[in-house]
Amino acid sequence: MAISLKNIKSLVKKKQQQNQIVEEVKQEELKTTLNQQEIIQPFLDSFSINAVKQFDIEDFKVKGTDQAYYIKNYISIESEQHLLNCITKLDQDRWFEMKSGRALKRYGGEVGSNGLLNQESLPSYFEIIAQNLSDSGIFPEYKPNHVLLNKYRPGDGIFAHKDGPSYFPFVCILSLNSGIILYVKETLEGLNERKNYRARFYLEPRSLFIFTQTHYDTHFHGIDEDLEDVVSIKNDNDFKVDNLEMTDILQTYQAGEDGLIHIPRVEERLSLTIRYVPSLQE
Ligand SMILES: O=C(O)CCC(=O)C(=O)O
Ligand SMILES: [Fe+2]
Repeated sequence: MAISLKNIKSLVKKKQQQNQIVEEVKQEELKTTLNQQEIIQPFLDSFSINAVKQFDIEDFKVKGTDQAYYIKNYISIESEQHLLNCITKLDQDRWFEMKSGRALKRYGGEVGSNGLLNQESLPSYFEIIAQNLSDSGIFPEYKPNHVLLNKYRPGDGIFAHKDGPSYFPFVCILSLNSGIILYVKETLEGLNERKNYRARFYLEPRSLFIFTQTHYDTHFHGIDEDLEDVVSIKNDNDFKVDNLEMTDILQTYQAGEDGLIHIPRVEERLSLTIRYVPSLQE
């Protein structure tokens, strides 16, 4: 069939329109990337300057245990603000709402019994933290390759659980924006009773909490769904907090006559659970 000049002209025009659309999409993507970099770069700069380059993890052991470590102010206030900016502005479509009210975003890939599936690299604002954890001597042997971002509104919590066998048994939790108590229990019996804790740790914003060994392999950890955290200044009851002296609680709050401090959960808390998932070949 002969193609008329008119048809050719119309085909050329159509092709030009298509090219123009492709070009516009490319420009839009470039703009998005540039905008993203504008959000990310202040965190990368601030973290590079302020991050501690070398840690002797033994200095941060929580008294009476060799299974938990607490590094207050692992990141600076400035870095925290820039990181929160990345977290709240980027990857909005990744939030996954849990039934308990907690929301989460997952980075690094899906965790399968044989390692990571659909592995993806961490965004640069998490990768720089993973790199620091490895370089500074905090994270043993490996560089973390997986991050779970949890968002807790006041009243949210996380049911007692074990992180399971797919992860290397060494967990770093970076807390942002607000503090909370993470508890450890030996069994799931009487779970809803606010007692029989094996340990309780107050995780302040900007702190890095680490747990490993029996706390990881055998015990359960969780966060009570509550509108406040109760801390005892005495050591002999269910409200004691194992890392109390490593925190600013005593300088910030006044205990009542019963020796208890009630810390209201007012702000949203964000936490990064930073771990390493070994692959099948290892
Ligand atoms: O948010 C936290 O501090 C704990 C999170 C946690 O246990 C987890 O992601 O497995
Ligand atoms: Fe966990």
